[in-house]
Amino acid sequence: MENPAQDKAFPVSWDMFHRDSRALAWRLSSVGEWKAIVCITRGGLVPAGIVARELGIRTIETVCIASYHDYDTQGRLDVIKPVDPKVVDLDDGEGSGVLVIDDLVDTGKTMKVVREMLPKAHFATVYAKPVGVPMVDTFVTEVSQDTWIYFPWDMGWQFQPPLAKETAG
Ligand SMILES: O=P(O)(O)OC[C@H]1O[C@H](OP(=O)(O)OP(=O)(O)O)[C@H](O)[C@@H]1O
Ligand SMILES: O=c1[nH]c(=O)c2nc[nH]c2[nH]1
Ligand SMILES: [Mg+2]
Repeated sequence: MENPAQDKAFPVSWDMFHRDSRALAWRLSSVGEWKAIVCITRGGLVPAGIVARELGIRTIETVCIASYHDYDTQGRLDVIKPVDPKVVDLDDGEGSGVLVIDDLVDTGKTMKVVREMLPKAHFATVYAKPVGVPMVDTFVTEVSQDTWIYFPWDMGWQFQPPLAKETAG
């Protein structure tokens, strides 16, 4: 399935994101135990902090990837920083014992690249869209492929004109 226009909006507040990230930690707590978290920056930094706190994990590493250079259009996938070999090699050199966290999976292209680096790791996101679901082991909430998720760190307060003004004339 091609990625369709994402014209539906799923706005997420800080409270919602905290609650959903805690729900992710709760699910993960019955799945396994991990020695380290690898978070996919930048979106994975926030849920990784919350999950690390809940699960008592203190080794936190990053893999730095960017692909949505132009707001909501995916472009070339740049691996800006790979995973530290010390973390890849924690157990068997294939990522066993590692929990990979991101805020969401959309097309799954980002996760696929990290799966190639850490084939035996456990992959978790807070939100997932259907095309990306096969790439993730644990997630909390699925939204449709034509939905854009608006994260609280990308948003700001803005005056909303009253309905009467919008519909007048
Ligand atoms: O499943 P995919 O279609 O690959 O998309 C998901 C990725 O896209 C976003 O990151 P982005 O590249 O925008 O960078 P950011 O985390 O720094 O915002 C998001 O945080 C995921 O990492
Ligand atoms: O803020 C975002 N919301 C999304 O729905 C999305 N999909 C890919 N990358 C994304 N970033
Ligand atoms: Mg990201």
